[in-house]
Amino acid sequence: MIYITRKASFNAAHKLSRPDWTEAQNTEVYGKCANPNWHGHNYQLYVTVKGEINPETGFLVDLKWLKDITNTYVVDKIDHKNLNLDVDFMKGKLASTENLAVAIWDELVNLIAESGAQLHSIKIYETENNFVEYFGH
Ligand SMILES: Nc1nc2c(c(=O)[nH]1)N=C([C@H](O)[C@H](O)COP(=O)(O)OP(=O)(O)OP(=O)(O)O)CN2
Ligand SMILES: [Zn+2]
Repeated sequence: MIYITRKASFNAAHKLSRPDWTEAQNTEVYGKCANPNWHGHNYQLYVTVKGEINPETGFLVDLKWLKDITNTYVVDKIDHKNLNLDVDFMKGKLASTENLAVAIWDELVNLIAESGAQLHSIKIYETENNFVEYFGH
């Protein structure tokens, strides 16, 4: 079993706020992150795939292919976007890093399985000090 990772970066705006709560409730739970004025992060995304090396190619999967699907199905949809408003796969979800990691997993898992490899983890740094890792359901 071998693991390879594609790193990608994106910039996105969000706020942590439930539409069914009052502003006061949101502020109590989410603090400054519930501020109605949007704020943004320079996110770092790590998509890790696992499987066996193809003895003919020497590849687990082609990293160019991993870059292309990560960009097409994730980065192009969220870079310079508002996670609360603009992103189809985040609709109806609180824009936390946890929910974003699960949503990105759901975007990629079947595509990667079709290649014969398996998605191992989605890791997202929201800030330099805060990151989330998701290993599937
Ligand atoms: N469990 C979670 N908690 C928080 C999330 C989250 O996605 N999941 N997100 C946030 C906010 O988005 C916030 O913008 C994070 O900022 P902050 O806590 O200020 O993080 P920093 O790394 O910038 O703070 P330092 O104090 O400099 O470490 C909050 N919580
Ligand atoms: Zn934030």
